Amino acid sequence: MATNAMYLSVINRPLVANPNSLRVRSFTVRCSTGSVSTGASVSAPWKLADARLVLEDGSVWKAKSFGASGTQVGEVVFNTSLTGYQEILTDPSYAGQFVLMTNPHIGNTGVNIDDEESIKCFLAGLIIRSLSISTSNYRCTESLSDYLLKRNIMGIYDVDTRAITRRLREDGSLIGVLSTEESKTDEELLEMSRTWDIVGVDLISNVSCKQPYEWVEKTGSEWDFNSNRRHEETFHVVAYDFGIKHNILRRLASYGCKITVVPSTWPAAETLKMKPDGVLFSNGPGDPSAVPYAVETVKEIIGKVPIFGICMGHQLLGQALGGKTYKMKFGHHGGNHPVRNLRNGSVEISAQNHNYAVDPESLPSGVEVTHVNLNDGSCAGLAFPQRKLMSLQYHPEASPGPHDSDLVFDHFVELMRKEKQRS
Ligand SMILES: NC(=O)CC[C@H](N)C(=O)O
Repeated sequence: MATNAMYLSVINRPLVANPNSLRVRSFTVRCSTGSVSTGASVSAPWKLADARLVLEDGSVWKAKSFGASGTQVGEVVFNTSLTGYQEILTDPSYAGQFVLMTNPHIGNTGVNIDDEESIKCFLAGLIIRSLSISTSNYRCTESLSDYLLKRNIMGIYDVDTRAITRRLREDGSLIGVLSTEESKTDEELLEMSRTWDIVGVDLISNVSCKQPYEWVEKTGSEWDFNSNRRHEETFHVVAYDFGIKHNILRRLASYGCKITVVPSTWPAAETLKMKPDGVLFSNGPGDPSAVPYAVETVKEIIGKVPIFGICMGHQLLGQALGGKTYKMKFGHHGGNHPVRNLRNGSVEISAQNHNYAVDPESLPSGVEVTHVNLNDGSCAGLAFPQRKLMSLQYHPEASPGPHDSDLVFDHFVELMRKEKQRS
């Protein structure tokens, strides 16, 4: 208990104008040539602050850099997951965003070759309190720092992530600029943050695949907790890649689907020509109202085959049905969001990552809100049985996150089975 209290008081330390000047004065380095007190002019054996995060509200946060160096702009969001930083780093839905992890200790399990959710890191950068000095995991193949460096992604640590999170909760998501370049002034970085925006920008085109491909990999048997729910039949699913996470594909494959992944611009007519049993509209980054071409595609497919939308896919479905999306104050990012299934009253703890939501008031009659987020009452799921569609605002595939919602993939398979029997 005493240890916890001490720790909290350390991470709650108020920002000082120049934390390094205080910190170096209070330390003495013992080296072979004797004892020297450190100062800005003496090279210290520990890393000094060498990065700045400048937020659009004018605040400047000194930090230490790891991974790539340079200058990068993005929207800062906080993620409350305790684990799964590698899946978060490779979730394409974070394109254009800095992810601040509220869990203070990151990097302790390193990274491994199996936990990738896409082919690269699309996010703008990683913001953490404390970078683990060692890695300990039997699956680890690389340290987090080396991994980010190779992928040219900036990271900062030793920054007061709790204070930044509280600011984001009060003011909403903020644009920030992260820089290791001393030649750039705070004012220049502030100007960059104030002239950049994420709203109204199509971020999907940069993260989607360029050509269709088949996906066959299932969840590894040691990780598959619902392996008893297997089907004799195989269903062909066309999955629109708006930034699709691999675990969505693995879960669909594990539930017996044969999957063709297609780019975000793939024409609806080509999809329908393939005569799929179902279509999945995936998760993806950015503003759902900035991709009208994708909404048109969804509109052309609605009602023709069973549809499942996840996150961005859910938001596009909402728009295609005539509804509107809006930007939330700071969104939902984490593995601990309670959601109520309004059909059966059950509560799922879910993995979430979104800054936008569908306004249920804007939806036409016949569309059913099936799930609500219990933290703020926002719409978390839709269904329109006459038009054979269902969608979730959150991530049933988890990765990272709890598996409470996994059976929704089974419900999608059932939707396809019923349709197949009917036709
Ligand atoms: N995970 C996602 O698909 C994110 C959806 C959308 N980009 C949002 O931020 O709301």
